[in-house]
Formats: sequence, structure tokens, C-alpha cells
Amino acid sequence: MLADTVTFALPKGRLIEPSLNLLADLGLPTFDIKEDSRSLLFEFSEQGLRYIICRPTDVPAYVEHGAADLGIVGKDIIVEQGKDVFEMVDLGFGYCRFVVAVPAQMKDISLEELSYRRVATKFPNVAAEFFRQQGLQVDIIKLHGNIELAPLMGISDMIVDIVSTGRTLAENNLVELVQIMESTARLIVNRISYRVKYHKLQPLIDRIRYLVKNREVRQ
Ligand SMILES: Nc1ncnc2c1ncn2[C@@H]1O[C@H](COP(=O)(O)OP(=O)(O)OP(=O)(O)O)[C@@H](O)[C@H]1O
Ligand SMILES: O=P(O)(O)OC[C@H]1O[C@H](OP(=O)(O)OP(=O)(O)O)[C@H](O)[C@@H]1O
Repeated sequence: MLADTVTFALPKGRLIEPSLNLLADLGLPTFDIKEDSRSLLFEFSEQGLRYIICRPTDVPAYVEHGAADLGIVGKDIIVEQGKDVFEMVDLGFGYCRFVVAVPAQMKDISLEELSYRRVATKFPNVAAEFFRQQGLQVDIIKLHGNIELAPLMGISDMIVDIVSTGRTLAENNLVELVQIMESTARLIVNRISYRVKYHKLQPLIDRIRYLVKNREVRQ
């Protein structure tokens, strides 16, 4: 942890553009992600600021271990990973929903009938917790992407995944059965940084909170 520098972990992928928009709206330095797409570290020493670009699923680890003081990450990943970080601000962008989806021919199935079936997901903890709360026992198959393929290929009966437009479900003949939770991007903060760098971080967090409250969400 660099004492005089604030390090921000930014997720590459879907959330990078709205994250950079947020930084620009705050008047913080930004960079052109397209031109510099292989660079992973951006330093602005005059402003005492640096950005690291990581996989979205790695943002909480960088923040938890203090390599970054702050990070931007989806609530979906926060809930799945349960890392020891402060969740400070709902940033409003990156809206999506966790759902249970089944093949269209199973659209009238009741939740109880899902018991003892196989569920494919990138989010085993979210799925396990949901079915546990429902009092249902299921077999969880952890995959890393293209989850909609699993029921098509017969390795699972259903999926727990993120839905945004619903297009991926529809194109793979799946239908939403039940919503588990909604998700948006969040500002997370390292617990020790928050104490040690309070004089720097709290004003920044306050500005982000104010901006998010008073601006149109730029997706
Ligand atoms: N279809 C979607 N529409 C809108 N937001 C989404 C969608 N899918 C995911 N998200 C949100 O954007 C975040 C980043 O998603 P993205 O697809 O860029 O990375 P990823 O492939 O899930 O992460 P990783 O590369 O670390 O596995 C997710 O954690 C979620 O909060
Ligand atoms: O409702 P939609 O707008 O169609 O979006 C949903 C899709 O987006 C995410 O996948 P992503 O594109 O991140 O690819 P992945 O399956 O490799 O994670 C999610 O896992 C769904 O597959």
C-alpha cells in the first residue's frame, strides 16, 4: 500500500467504459482504454493516483489484499465471493439480474420440482444459497462461461446466471423461472486503507456518492 497514492482497481470488460465515464465526471484523469488496451497500470503521480486494470472477478482480491485502495465491481461478484471489503456506493450502472432459467419446455415447472436436479452456473455460492433458502437440494455444476450451453448439451437441467436484455436466454431456448437478485456496479474499499487514508478516501467517496445521486447514469 503506497502511503501517498490512491490506487483504484478498475474492471476490464463491460464495466470499463462506465467506470471511465465516472472518473471523467469526477474530474479525475482518465486514459484511452482502446489505444492502451494492453496496459494494465496507469500512473498519474501529480494527482497521487493510479489505476490498475484487472479481470472483474479479480477486483475484490486486489482490494481485499490492499494492492488497491478502491475498486469498481458488480454486486454479483461481491455476493458470490464474500470478500472482506467495504461496499461504499451503489454506482447505478452495470444493471443485471441473477435468475434461475430452464429449457422452454419446462416453463411451468414449480420450484419444488427443481429439487435433486442439476444446475450449471458461474456463481456456485449464489446458487447454493438460493436453493438452500428454498429448502431444495440441487447438484451444482461450476462452469466458467457460456452457461446457457449446459442445458442445451444435457449436462444440467437448469442454470443460475446473469440476465440483462434476455437475448442469450431466448436464443438458447431458455426461459426465466425466478429472479434471485438484482445487481449493479459498486464502489468497494480496502478496510485498512479506509482508516489509514481516510483524509484522502472519504472526500473522494463523498464526491462519488454525490455525483451518482445527481447525475444521469451513464451506462
Ligand atoms: N449481460 C450483462 N449485461 C449487463 N451487465 C452485465 C452482464 N453480464 C455481466 N454484467 C455485469 O458486468 C460485470 C462484468 O462482466 P464482464 O462480462 O465484463 O466480465 P466477466 O467475464 O463476467 O468477468 P471475468 O472476465 O473476470 O470472468 C459483471 O460482474 C456484472 O456485474
Ligand atoms: O441477457 P443478455 O443481455 O443476453 O446477457 C446475458 C449474458 O451475459 C453474460 O454473459 P457474458 O456475455 O459475460 O459471457 P460469459 O457467458 O462468457 O460469461 C451472462 O452470463 C449471459 O450469458
